[in-house]
Amino acid sequence: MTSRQQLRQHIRNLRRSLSAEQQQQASFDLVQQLLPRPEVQHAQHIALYLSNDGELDTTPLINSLWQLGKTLYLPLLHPVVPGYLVFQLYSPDSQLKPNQFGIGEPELNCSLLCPVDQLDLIFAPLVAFDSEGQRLGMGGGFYDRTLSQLDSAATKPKLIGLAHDCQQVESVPVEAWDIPLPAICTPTKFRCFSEQ
Ligand SMILES: Nc1nc2c(c(=O)[nH]1)N(C=O)[C@@H](CNc1ccc(C(=O)N[C@@H](CCC(=O)O)C(=O)O)cc1)CN2
Ligand SMILES: Nc1ncnc2c1ncn2[C@@H]1O[C@H](COP(=O)(O)OP(=O)(O)OP(=O)(O)O)[C@@H](O)[C@H]1O
Repeated sequence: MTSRQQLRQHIRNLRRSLSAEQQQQASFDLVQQLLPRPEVQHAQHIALYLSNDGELDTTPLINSLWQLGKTLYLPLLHPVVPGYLVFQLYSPDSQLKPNQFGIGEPELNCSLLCPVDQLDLIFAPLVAFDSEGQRLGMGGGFYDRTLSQLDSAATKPKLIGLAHDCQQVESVPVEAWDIPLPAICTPTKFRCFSEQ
């Protein structure tokens, strides 16, 4: 096993071992951290994800953002190009079905897709992060590939990684394709790593 795989397994075990109470507290604290942020207040079209594998539960965040009138999108594994994601409208009445990883997805409807460069904000899942905003994901490269399509000079979408505090590590072993996150929010702290 490489050090990336070992780190991934270790942190996945840590977050899966959080109790239901810890998970619930974390998911509410996250909303308190995020809602006052200008990046969130000013965004209308926001992509996020349905939590899986001990990830910080995004349900309270989703409900708060809907209440604020935000338009939300979920990632779908790209139907044609393997390894990439597309983002489709997510509303309270969306019908979901599990994808190949068992994560709920709306059924593909091309008229409801939002091109990634039209999103104002993407909340990205991650397994481990470090004090420089380097990110290790589940190992599919889905977010790295999808975000690599963006023009680095573009002002949107803004990116914010979401994680439990226990997912912070000393240093993530970086690969050439890894895209660092300019900001990461945990239940206790909003961390900015670069201007965006
Ligand atoms: N909640 C959530 N949704 C997401 C992601 C994520 O990290 N979190 N993704 C972020 O990119 C994409 C899915 N990536 C994933 C990659 C691997 C596994 C996974 O469970 N892998 C299994 C092996 C599965 C297999 O071999 O078929 C494992 O490692 O146990 C899950 C999601 C899109 N949606
Ligand atoms: N921009 C890219 N273009 C082509 N291949 C890529 C790109 N980014 C990542 N990959 C490939 O995807 C595989 C998985 O990458 P990596 O381990 O960094 O995923 P990850 O960041 O953990 O996952 P994810 O982004 O889905 O959360 C690697 O084999 C890598 O070669």
